[in-house]
Amino acid sequence: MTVPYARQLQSKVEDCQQLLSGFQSLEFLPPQASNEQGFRNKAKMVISGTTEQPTIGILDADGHGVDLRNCGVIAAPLRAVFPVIEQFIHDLKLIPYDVPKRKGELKHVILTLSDTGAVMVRWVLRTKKHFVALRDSLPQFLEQLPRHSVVSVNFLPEHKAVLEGEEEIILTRRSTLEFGLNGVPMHLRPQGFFQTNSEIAAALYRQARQWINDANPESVWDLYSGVGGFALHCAAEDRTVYGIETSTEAVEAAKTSAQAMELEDVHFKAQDATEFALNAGWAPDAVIVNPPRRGISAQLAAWLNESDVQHVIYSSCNAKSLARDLEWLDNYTPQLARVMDMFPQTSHYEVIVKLERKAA
Ligand SMILES: C[S@@+](CC[C@H](N)C(=O)[O-])C[C@H]1O[C@@H](n2cnc3c(N)ncnc32)[C@H](O)[C@@H]1O
Repeated sequence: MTVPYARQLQSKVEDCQQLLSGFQSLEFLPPQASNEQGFRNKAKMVISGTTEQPTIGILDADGHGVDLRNCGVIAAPLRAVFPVIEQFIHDLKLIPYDVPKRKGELKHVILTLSDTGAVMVRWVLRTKKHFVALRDSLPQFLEQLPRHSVVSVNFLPEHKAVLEGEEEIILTRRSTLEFGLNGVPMHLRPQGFFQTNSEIAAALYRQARQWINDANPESVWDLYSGVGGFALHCAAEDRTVYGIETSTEAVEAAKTSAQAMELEDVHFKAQDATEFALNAGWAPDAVIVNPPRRGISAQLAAWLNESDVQHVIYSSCNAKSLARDLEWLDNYTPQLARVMDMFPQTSHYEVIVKLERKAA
């Protein structure tokens, strides 16, 4: 965080160029810079300390709370919610979970901010002990949150280093946080993935849409589609689009957006991306992949290589797995790459690459 922003960005570009230096054909476009602060639309906060003096932040190496509510990367409207969280911890006598002692109830609070100013607040509890208190105080809680906010409770009974459990109860009538990105209405449900920097996510989807529209394919698959950002941005008349994603929550959210946009030929399916591709029985003109850090599977890469897919767009948050996957995709020429600074003040970045099938 002591490195000036321009230098941070430059070193990310150099890191990416070095990792992808084996691809001589690749031209780097100017990187997409982010705001240096207040860019995170998500705050995943560990609650520790006591009911009277809770900490909202992270844990130190010994499992004790470190307060981070003034952390500069978190969007200001989310930081404004922390005093409300603290007040409710006091008023409802919520007991923070003590990791070393394995005692207590309230483990985490996960906040997400929409461009409309609304927030999603997810209380992560160990057991149902505080559930009724949180449910019954919802009207008072909502009074202190921006309009159209969503509140839920998640249960994580196990003592393990993860952020949330499987069971989630939405307390508000509204079950999705509505987001507008480039005029595309997106919907976020509590357990669906969403890019953490809205400004850069919007730029990423614009870049993909531009490359897709330049190629003008009749059919596009968006693999690892999350809540459908790429698929929804690439929808067009006379174009069939499929978004494939394992999280049923995210798929439901994506379908809600497609309905709201009255898109009849945009389809979302909850399935493993590789399984979908290998069993589809047809290949589209273009494929967008945006996998988790591990990258795409060797089988998916092999299928793409042997398919009739002409255009591939690969958006990656890990240039190391990207470099390996581009080696596998050797029937394609990587042409353009652009570093998108999704994660300022860290060494991480997103990079989007445009590939074209080599002439036979
Ligand atoms: C980096 S996120 C990208 C999400 C989305 N493209 C976006 O822009 O928000 C990766 C997504 O892949 C999903 N995923 C993980 N493994 C998968 C698999 N084997 N098949 C399909 N989707 C998968 C995750 O649930 C997550 O939503």
